[in-house]
Amino acid sequence: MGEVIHNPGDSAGPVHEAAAVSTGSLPSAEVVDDALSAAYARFRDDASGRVADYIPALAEADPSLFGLSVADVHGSVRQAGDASHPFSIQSISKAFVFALVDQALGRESVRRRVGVNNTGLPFNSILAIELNHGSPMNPMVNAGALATTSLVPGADAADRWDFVQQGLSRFAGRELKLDMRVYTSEAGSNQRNESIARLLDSYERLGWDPIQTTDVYTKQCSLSVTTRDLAIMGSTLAAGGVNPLTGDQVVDASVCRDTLAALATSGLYERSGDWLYEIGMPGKSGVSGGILTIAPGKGGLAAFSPGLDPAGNSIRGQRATHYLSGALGLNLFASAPHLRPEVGTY
Ligand SMILES: NC(=O)CC[C@H](N)C(=O)O
Repeated sequence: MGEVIHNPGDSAGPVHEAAAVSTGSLPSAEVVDDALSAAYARFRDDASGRVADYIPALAEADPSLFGLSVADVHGSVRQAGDASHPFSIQSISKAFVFALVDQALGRESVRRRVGVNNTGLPFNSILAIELNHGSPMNPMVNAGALATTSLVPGADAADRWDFVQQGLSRFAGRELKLDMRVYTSEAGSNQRNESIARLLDSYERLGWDPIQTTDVYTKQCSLSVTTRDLAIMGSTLAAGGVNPLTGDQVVDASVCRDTLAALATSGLYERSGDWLYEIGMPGKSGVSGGILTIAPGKGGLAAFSPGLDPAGNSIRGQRATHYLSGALGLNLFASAPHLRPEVGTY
């Protein structure tokens, strides 16, 4: 399936035209494999960007690592490169904690307390809170993620952490473990997140103690995943909350809809508009170099490469996802196949 089209100026070979644009599923495993191999080959030597250095453990990351995984809503997972290399999930956890809290508290309550609009400012901005009179604005920046984590149900810190760890593990279909090295490193250099939490608390925007909230948030960011895990977590959101490997209904379909909408507005921080314009799907990045993208009803795409742009998004991850979005015909706004996105803008 899929007519092979040569993209003008495409030095790395053909791009498969969007065979699946009008259908409800990803293209065949063979087409996905070809697209993954082509994306991997095209960007294998592109170690652009800088690794995050404000968290000491992340500064040691190897910028040559590059992994890609695609999981469909039926449990098929295809991959290329370092797809089994573990890394800390970082901000990608925000999407899933938001989903769990949205499920537990209800969409209007979370929307009122956290918000769903972009700040236009960096993910760890304190100015954004002040400019918005204490509103954390959206669940995908640190302020909104801290506010969301402060709403996690539980009698004490252990209960709340258990809720988060078990919930994210259900999305992945296996038990996700804490990377203690990353957790200890971030917990020891966490003044900014603690300040954000205290500032939100001063505006009565937190549902729990600011320092304990920051600790659970830091743990959620330190869960160890691979691109394979992320792709499955994404495919669970794509499949209306049912994990395609385990059959577990982790959250309701309406919660997935809410989560994908929040990702579309803010998943790549102040670059979310550029992302949606180019890739045309909701996505979420993290400073360890992961990017997860969701094709609603179809599946999840995950990329990992530690070199970041100034907003904290993996550069090679964005480029590879852009390529895959075009090659697999996943842009939600490209209703006509000939509107295949140009490859190479990123
Ligand atoms: N953008 C990110 O991935 C940031 C997550 C990181 N744990 C932080 O709070 O700074």
